[in-house]
Amino acid sequence: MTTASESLYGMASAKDLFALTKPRVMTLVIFTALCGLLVAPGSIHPVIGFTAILAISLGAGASAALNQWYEADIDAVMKRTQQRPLPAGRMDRETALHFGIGLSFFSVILMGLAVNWFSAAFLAFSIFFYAVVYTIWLKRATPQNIVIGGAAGAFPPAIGWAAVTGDVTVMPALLFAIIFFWTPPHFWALALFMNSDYSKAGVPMMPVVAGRKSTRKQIFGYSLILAVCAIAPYALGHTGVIYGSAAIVLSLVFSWLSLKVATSKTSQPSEMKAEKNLFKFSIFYLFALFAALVADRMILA
Ligand code: HEM
Ligand SMILES: CC(C)=CCC/C(C)=C/CC/C(C)=C/COP(=O)(O)OP(=O)(O)O
Repeated sequence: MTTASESLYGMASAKDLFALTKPRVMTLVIFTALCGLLVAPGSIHPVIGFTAILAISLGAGASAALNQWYEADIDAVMKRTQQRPLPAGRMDRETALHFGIGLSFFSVILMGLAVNWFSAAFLAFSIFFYAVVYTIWLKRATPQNIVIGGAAGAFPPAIGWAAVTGDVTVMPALLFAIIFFWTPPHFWALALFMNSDYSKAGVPMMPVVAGRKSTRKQIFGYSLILAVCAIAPYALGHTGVIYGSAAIVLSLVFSWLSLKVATSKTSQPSEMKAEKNLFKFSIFYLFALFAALVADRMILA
């Protein structure tokens, strides 16, 4: 007899299917999509807007399930990921694959039928980008994996925008650029203090291939490009002073923390305070920047 927490998928529990969607990481993905939707010009019926965000959430979760279907072998080697449903043996790969494909189709069709087919196609492309371009093609092949593949995580605000307008203009392109250039410092800071995990799994992440010194310099370089992209919406007159001041202050702190990483020389993960601080701040940075964007639009509009 199946219990309430067991799902349609054999013995996989609802809790593990939920875990397969990487819910903690996806909160920020969904939040940036919501912000894109809220600052887009024009209006959207609240029920349609809610459905668009639901579809993006389901699509993001589906792509995460497909990611874990493909990389169960890597996840089994790394300490951080060993307790995920597949490597821990609580779910079989076929279940994860069926769940990921089923949910992908459902999310895209929901978006198409309830919102518009442009944002549905965009969502489908993002799922493909994370599950196939990043996970299958790039992750094991090149240390530029997260630079190129990271684009998948940068699409959601533009999808939220397209749900309202049916197109993509300069502003959503800038929001894309912000997350695109934010991803390398976000991830490489973490990869520096998790280096041994990735090298053990044979994943060619930047610190594994290019070394710590080069990765630290690149983090600082990307943080400067990020600052330019983050301030651009204000500098180009697309936002008001609320967003502009938040972007300047947050980017100054981000660059300062990146500089600390760039000048750090330690090789001991336990001593990598600068890297840990930058990783933690990276998450706050994106939340705060996008929240400021919405506040700016709501208060100054
Ligand atoms: C290819 C690009 C990216 C890579 C490789 C990456 C990798 C990671 C990793 C390995 C973690 C550690 C915690 C975990 O495994 O759950 C993490 C945490 C996190 N990432 Fe990313 N990330 C990427 C892009 C993004 C994007 C685009 C967002 C959101 C816009 C994001 C949001 C977060 C958040 C919120 C956390 C903290 C989760 C928690 O508190 O457990 N990441 N990221
Ligand atoms: C709408 C839509 C499809 C959005 C997708 C959003 C997206 C691409 C998020 C990526 C964030 C993420 C979980 C990266 C983990 O990388 P990893 O899988 O290499 O990390 P791991 O080492 O923890 O497995």
